[in-house]
Amino acid sequence: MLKIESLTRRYPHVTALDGLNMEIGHGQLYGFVGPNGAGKTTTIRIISGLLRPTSGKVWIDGIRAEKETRVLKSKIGYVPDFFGVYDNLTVMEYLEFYSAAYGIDEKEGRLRASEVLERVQLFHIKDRMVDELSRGMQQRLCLARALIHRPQLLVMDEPASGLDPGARRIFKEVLRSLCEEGYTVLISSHILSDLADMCSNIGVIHQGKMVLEGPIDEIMTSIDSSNPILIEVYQNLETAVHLLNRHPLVSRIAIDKNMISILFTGSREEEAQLLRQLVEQKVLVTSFRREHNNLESVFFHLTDPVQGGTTV
Ligand SMILES: Nc1ncnc2c1ncn2[C@@H]1O[C@H](COP(=O)(O)OP(=O)(O)OP(=O)(O)O)[C@@H](O)[C@H]1O
Repeated sequence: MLKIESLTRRYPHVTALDGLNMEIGHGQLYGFVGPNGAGKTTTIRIISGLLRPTSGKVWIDGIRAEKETRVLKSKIGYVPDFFGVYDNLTVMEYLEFYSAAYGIDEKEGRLRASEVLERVQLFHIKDRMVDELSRGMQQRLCLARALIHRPQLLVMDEPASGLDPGARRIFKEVLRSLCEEGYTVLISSHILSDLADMCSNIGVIHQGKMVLEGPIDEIMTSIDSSNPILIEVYQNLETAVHLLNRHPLVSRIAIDKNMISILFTGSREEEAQLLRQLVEQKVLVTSFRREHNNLESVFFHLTDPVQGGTTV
């Protein structure tokens, strides 16, 4: 759906993007994370056609975005981090105004406004004044506005900032259901925990470069695979230790009472086979689990100021 190749954006005294690569597949909820000043907004503004890159290529659904900005705008829904206040407009009027701005006729505009309000769970407040809405509702209205012309890619710059936990939960629900319907969503934040539990994929940007990108599950697994496996044994500890000592994929063993900690370099399948071997040798295992890394700690490691990063 979106492909970025060697994207660069230079300002007189700063290189905001320094050869950024990025790839987002259809239907992904892609979390774009990085510390302040990493280049997220610059990337989003280029994707949305609001800023020209110094060099590099951006494809959206096979179209060169920097060259065909009109087509690009029909494919993208942009949700900025700031929501302007509109006096004297109801929620419905506000959306009708935006649909007219996209050249959609009045009758169709009303239909679409109702449709997008249903999607963001705001239809029940369609007659309320826009400037009276809570921040969470305004944010979802902003999302509804970005959906009015039926774009394929939604691009959001820090949309969850300033929302309370309840509003955040509804916002996440709405985003998940949009992805289930086939929308592709790019959402940026400098708070990883905002995104970790809802995104299918993640990209970490640091100093204008992508430093980590992939499906969130795979990233977690690859991070975890260097962690020890903890095996709690109820009976036949000696048999277990004997088997583990001879196992070619076990590189270190530590024992504390009935808990064995091993460094294991195999795949997930080999991990499962190891458990089966223990059970077949009549070792009674009460727990078998890999220690997990917190995604947040990985983010801090990748963008650590001590290792040359910027301040988070
Ligand atoms: N118009 C501009 N002129 C000069 N430098 C700019 C301009 N816009 C952005 N920058 C610089 O480019 C770099 C990237 O900024 P950008 O706003 O893209 O980062 P960000 O990741 O969105 O940060 P934040 O999380 O704080 O919003 C920063 O060093 C910023 O100061």
